Amino acid sequence: MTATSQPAPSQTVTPLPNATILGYPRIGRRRELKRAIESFWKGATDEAQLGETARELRAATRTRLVELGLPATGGAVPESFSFYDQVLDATIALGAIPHRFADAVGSSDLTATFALARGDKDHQPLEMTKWFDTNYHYSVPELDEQTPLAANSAALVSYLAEAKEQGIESRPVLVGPVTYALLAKASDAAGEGFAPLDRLDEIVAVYAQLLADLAAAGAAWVQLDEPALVSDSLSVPRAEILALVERTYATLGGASARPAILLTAPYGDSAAALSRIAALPIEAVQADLVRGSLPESELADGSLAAAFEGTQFVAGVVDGRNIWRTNLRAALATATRLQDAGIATVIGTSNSLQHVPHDVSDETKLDARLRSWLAFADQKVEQVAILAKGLADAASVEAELAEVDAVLADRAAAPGVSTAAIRDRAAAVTAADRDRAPEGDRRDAQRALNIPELATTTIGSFPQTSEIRVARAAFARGEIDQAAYDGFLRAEIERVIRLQEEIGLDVLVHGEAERNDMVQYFAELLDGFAVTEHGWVQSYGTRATRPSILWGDVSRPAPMTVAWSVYAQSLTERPVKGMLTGPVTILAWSFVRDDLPLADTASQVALALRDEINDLVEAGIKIVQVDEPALRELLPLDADRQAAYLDWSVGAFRLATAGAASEVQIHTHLCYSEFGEIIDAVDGLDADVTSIEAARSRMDVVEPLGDHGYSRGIGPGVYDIHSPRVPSVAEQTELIQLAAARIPGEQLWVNPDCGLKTRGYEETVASLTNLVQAARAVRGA
Ligand code: MET
Ligand SMILES: [Zn+2]
Repeated sequence: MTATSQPAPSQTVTPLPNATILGYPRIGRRRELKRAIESFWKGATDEAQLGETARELRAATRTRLVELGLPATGGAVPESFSFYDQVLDATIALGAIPHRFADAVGSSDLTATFALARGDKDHQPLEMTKWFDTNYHYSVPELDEQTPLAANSAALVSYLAEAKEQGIESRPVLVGPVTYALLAKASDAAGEGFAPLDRLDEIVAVYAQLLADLAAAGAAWVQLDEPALVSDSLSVPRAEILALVERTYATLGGASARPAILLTAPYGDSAAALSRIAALPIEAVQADLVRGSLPESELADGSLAAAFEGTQFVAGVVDGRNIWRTNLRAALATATRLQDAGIATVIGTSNSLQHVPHDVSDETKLDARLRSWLAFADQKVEQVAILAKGLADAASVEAELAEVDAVLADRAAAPGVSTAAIRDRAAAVTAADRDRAPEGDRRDAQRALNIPELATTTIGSFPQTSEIRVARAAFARGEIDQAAYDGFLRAEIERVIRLQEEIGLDVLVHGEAERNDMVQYFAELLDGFAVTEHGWVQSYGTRATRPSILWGDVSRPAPMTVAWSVYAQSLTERPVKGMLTGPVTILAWSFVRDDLPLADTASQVALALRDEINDLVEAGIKIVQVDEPALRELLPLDADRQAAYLDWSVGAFRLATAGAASEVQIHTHLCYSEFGEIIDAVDGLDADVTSIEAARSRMDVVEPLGDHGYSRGIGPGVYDIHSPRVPSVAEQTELIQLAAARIPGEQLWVNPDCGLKTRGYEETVASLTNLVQAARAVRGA
């Protein structure tokens, strides 16, 4: 041990075994936790029953992880269970219950968790937002000067005790204090100028208490996740975040009674900070070596090894964000290089496996060859175990390495993975293919559409009723045939068209009843994608999505949406928007290939969409909307990588849409309101009309757009679709007026924040009726 790296004073450090993962899916192989929680919410089961199901899930996870090859002792098995969200769990562990919830949290951690997560008629729930550059959403902590802070280690301690009973020494996991404080927002009760970071020292003191409780309960290790270390998108510059981490872990490391600390930096590149993190007085540091890199020169000159003296390095070489089998030979080479440099190396994952489904062997309907290329969470754990064995004795895993070599070679050569015609077409794309006619020419050409000022429209989907879900399920099970299902969908489209006409909307939609999901629908119709049966990944709370697997070159064997749009247009004189999901969003919400740059895949998807738009237009559709709600989500955390991303993502959208002649009106839809960072990109999309979420932020988006001199159509949402609440005419009128103060009437559109698929019909009709009246009121004024 060097002077800077000291063991926890009260105990000797047991080194972390040489294989670990950062976390594991907690929803259950068959989404058992979702069902258990939802039945508890309905009152069909009680807290004890839910607690029992959760306990069984945790036990099964630990057993499974040991079966798959993680050592049972020494803290290799993480305790990453959560009833709802890990950031919310930290809020509970810190006792940081906002005052506004004081009368709502009930008597247990569980009731408090659900009260904060879901709210009730008198309490708005905690805000939810995306976790770093993932599609996982966490509950945003709310802090002010008065928010209580007091250690509550009950859950952490009880999970540890459960594990012990199974004969497993597990490792409690917590979001780290710096990341917690940076992800928190100031509550409405906070004084002017308050920032949650102002309370970091108090937060750190509570963490010190939590660590003391864990040490007393016999924890050998604790994992503190600090992904803030890799992000340039937080309120504080990265250099300052590093300084905060140093200060924080100097304190925690110096605490008198604590478990050994594993500090993790998942989701991005911590190379530039690694030596400084490694020199902290803690016992292990993790880096994401899939998204991130190693500081090569420091590795070469020995300074990295010096910084790691007395500290273990968890090398995150197995990708926790994707579903491909790891190139074991390459991963082992990286880990071996570290070990040979004298660094005590542990094999780990790049991040928690919460972002991948449980087990490939459940996918019995998937093409066997494709399946052989895949690794879900369970397979990733096995890979970690193999690599750990290889790190001790490379020859002992040669057979496993050779098997993966063969699998990768098979994948590279398989039909569909690389298709010459698709590659040639993408290679022949020129800059001109991404450019439409000048905006003024388009505006003139589109006058023929006769769209009024303050035109009213919706974002695309109408309520997905239980009838729609029942019909879809019956069709999937073969209980009704294609003709019957199509007939059902046509009737649904007709109903939605008539309804919009009655409400008085100007530009109509077909309602998207045929779509189970805005990405999967296209993935099922495009070549190059596969869909899974059980590949659920938690998106937030009890909600999960089933990302499609993009495995090969993408092309469009046949039109995907034309028949539905044409049918809808045939029913009405008013324009009906064709409705597509954009290339970036299709990639963001799928598992993408790791053998082709994302930019190239995006071009392939864009070309398929370009052909679809062409077919829509030929069939008489005059307005096409290409949704890109994930444009902001994929923005790299690393500032150095952002320009390149914006370049290819905007380029893909333009490639998809620029084949449309001037008289075709291209719309896009974005649903987030913090878009200051990407406003140039939004402008660069060059869409004729952009609808954007704005109601919850009370039109915050309008100001930057006004300042930016944005000159095309813009529809800031005036109806927050996230709850059943019906916004009044007055309320929507006020929002339209707020926008109209900054944006000329001929540019302004009136629409909801997002699609209506999660809403019921009653509130939808009332809200849209008010929306149309509000637009008329402002037009008349
Ligand atoms: C998440 S954005 C959703 C856009 C889609 N057109 C819908 O209305 O549902
Ligand atoms: Zn949306």
